[in-house]
Amino acid sequence: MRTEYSCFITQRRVELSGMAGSSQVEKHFRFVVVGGGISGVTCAEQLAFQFPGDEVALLTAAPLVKTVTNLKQVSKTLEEFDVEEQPSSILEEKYPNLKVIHSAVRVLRAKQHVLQTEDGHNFRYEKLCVCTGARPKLLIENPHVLGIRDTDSAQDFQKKLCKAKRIIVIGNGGIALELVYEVEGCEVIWAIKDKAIGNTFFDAGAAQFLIPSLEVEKPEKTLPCKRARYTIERAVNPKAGSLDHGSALGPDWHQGISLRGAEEVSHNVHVEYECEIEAVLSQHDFMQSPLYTQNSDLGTWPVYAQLTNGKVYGCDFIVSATGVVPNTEPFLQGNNFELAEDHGLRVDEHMRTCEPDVYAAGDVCSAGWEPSPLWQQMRLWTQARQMGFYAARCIAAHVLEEAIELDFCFELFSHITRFFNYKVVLLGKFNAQGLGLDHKLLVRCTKGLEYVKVVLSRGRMVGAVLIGDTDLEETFENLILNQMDLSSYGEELLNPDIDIEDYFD
Ligand SMILES: Cc1cc2nc3c(=O)[nH]c(=O)nc-3n(C[C@H](O)[C@H](O)[C@H](O)COP(=O)(O)OP(=O)(O)OC[C@H]3O[C@@H](n4cnc5c(N)ncnc54)[C@H](O)[C@@H]3O)c2cc1C
Ligand SMILES: NC(=O)C1=CN([C@@H]2O[C@H](COP(=O)(O)OP(=O)(O)OC[C@H]3O[C@@H](n4cnc5c(N)ncnc54)[C@H](OP(=O)(O)O)[C@@H]3O)[C@@H](O)[C@H]2O)C=CC1
Repeated sequence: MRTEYSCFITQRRVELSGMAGSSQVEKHFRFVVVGGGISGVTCAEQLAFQFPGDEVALLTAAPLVKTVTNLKQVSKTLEEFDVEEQPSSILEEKYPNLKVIHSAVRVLRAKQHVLQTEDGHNFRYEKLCVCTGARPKLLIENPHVLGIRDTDSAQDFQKKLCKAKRIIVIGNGGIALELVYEVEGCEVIWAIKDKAIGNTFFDAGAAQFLIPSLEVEKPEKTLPCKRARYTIERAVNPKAGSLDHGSALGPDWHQGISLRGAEEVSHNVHVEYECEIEAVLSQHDFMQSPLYTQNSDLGTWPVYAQLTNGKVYGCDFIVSATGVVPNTEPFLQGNNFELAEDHGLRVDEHMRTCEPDVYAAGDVCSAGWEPSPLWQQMRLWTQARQMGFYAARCIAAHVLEEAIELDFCFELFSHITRFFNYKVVLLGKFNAQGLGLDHKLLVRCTKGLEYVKVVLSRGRMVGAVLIGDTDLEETFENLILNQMDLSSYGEELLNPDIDIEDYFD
């Protein structure tokens, strides 16, 4: 480690052109990380660990920080971990050189290597990592349309749900899949653009396997949920972060809260396929519109949604589970960041943005490197942790003038989660993404038990979807990573009478 950067925090008066209240106390940290979610905390922890003689600042708008615990490597690339929302003091006790500052960043002057927070402090850094996550991409700004992102929005949702008789869920990804299954005691109209449910994770076959779960009573929870719950009360400093700045929820977020509506029913989900929202109307506007004369029998609801298939539904409120948009806002103005198509800060294979000494990780960034043929970015908890960790390693390598190669975790996409009470493992090009017609699918399905899909390209396995307790993840991961020619096995590959694990050992 070079010594000329030994630990220092200086306080002095500086003039920063263009910053409000230009004469401010400046604090100097060698490393600054912005964002107290999984990516930011992982990055800050790793930097604090690697540079014990230097001060690391973690600036965050949220009152609590998220830490990863019980990290378990399930296989070479699959990992599971618990996440705890904790007061920052726990992090500071663990890493005495890590200082958590609860204030949102308002301005960045990348050329000057200076940040300004909402409470008027300026921070000078040598290396900065932006980990500000993303926010819900709401269909429309409307008091009756909710997004779910953090503990505050989840709490707001829960408060409204307990009085609701009918809600409309828009979107066909992770949040929608979780909600339609978890919500009870309330009718759910689920409006999706596609022909099948769960388009971001599944194909039509897997959707068909899953859909009967919506038609039966929800089973009692079979798995004790060991993951940490999200704290609802505001700890530490309630004024520290504005409410729209919380960290994203993640696995099992719904386990700690009751998702029950006002009615005495289990599931009551009606799916409207291949449609979008045409218009959202308040009760008053609906009554005044020509739609009312055609739909006067709909009853009285706080809000009405007109779908593109011509149907109109009244409901208590609408959930817009329509993806996320990266939180790049305070960093763009006056700087030269390059944004990707999805509006994320584009980073290279060393997690560097195009502003010098500014790195980014997690939901806020978009991988700008040529990806491995078996990996794609998805805004997921695991990738946030991996990127935060790797960004810290890159920062360290650059400071120490060492070489660093792209981390192995970016070789193969892998994700473990649960949908509809089934374990779900996704590997590689699980939906044949980008393969065009150049692929073949093998499927094995036992109703109510398991769904196994393998994607083969030129005889090699390039992706898999495993739903249920298939126990195949490790073997398939190996087959995907070693790219063995499997042409000669044909459909035998999924023959349930062959112990495939033994076979390829
Ligand atoms: C309901 C829900 C369920 C999910 N379920 C899963 C799941 O089951 N599995 C999975 O893999 N992923 C899941 N995800 C996705 C996962 O939670 C995210 O991909 C991950 O948490 C992103 O982490 P992050 O650190 O990049 O961002 P975040 O967790 O969003 O953290 C961003 C941080 O930046 C701070 N911040 C923002 N702006 C500023 C600013 N200007 N100044 C200072 N600080 C700022 C925020 O306060 C926050 O602390 C889910 C997401 C949601 C919303
Ligand atoms: N268990 C897990 O792994 C979970 C992961 N998450 C993650 O959290 C993040 C947020 O989740 P979520 O909001 O569900 O995002 P997702 O990206 O998972 O899904 C968004 C969905 O909304 C659809 N959509 C987008 N715009 C519109 C529109 N205007 N009208 C109708 N539908 C639209 C998308 O369709 P299209 O793709 O065609 O644009 C897609 O089906 C994601 O990164 C997700 O991966 C969330 C919950 C659980």
